[in-house]
Amino acid sequence: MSQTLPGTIPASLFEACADTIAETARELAALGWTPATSSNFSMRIDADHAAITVSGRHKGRLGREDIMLIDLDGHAVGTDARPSAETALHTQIYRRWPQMGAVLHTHSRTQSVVSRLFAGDGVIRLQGWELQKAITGYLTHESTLDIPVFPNTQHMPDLVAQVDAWLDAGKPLHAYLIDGHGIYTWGRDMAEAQRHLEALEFLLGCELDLRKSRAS
Ligand SMILES: CSCCC(=O)C(=O)COP(=O)(O)O
Ligand SMILES: [Zn+2]
Repeated sequence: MSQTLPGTIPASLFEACADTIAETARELAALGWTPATSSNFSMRIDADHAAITVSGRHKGRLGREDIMLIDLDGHAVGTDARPSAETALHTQIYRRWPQMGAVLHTHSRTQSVVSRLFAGDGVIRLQGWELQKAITGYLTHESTLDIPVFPNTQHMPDLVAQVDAWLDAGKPLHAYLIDGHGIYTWGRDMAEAQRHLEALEFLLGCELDLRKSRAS
């Protein structure tokens, strides 16, 4: 796959983002959170563009050629490659929050199981966990961190609409689960997005363990 860049985007910037995405993806794959070509990752390039994983690639073995440029309408720019099937969920974040610089989506076992357990409630309420403070803006374990669980669908506009409805209701959003599918979270840069993802994986695992121990 060849990637031609608009004159306004330096090759060095695109390559640095592609390398960051590939390195992060390798780390997440090594944790077992991206099985069987699942998951997708992106970084903002500028106000109108992002770099995103090409659809269907194994996320533990990404190189620069597996990352492509899109505009924030989700169209490929300067390449015939097909962007992630879930591109609309990435561009939604970049369009709604100009300060956001990276979006991560993974399919860990914990994320998948917890999403099914809490799908009926539509939300997982996290409270009392010290690690909530790893989420930007959460200063104490006493705060409440709600992670919505949206029904899964192959129709991306429906997922986008569910996220819009949550936000338009004025509810804070740092991450969401999709039932039986996985998690989306983001940050101002890749380091912040990765910190959010790691904290949420831990917190969801704790909720799962609590649920199991209460049931036994
Ligand atoms: C085999 S996983 C099904 C698609 C999916 O949920 C995913 O995260 C990966 O899709 P992509 O098009 O980004 O490779
Ligand atoms: Zn997915």
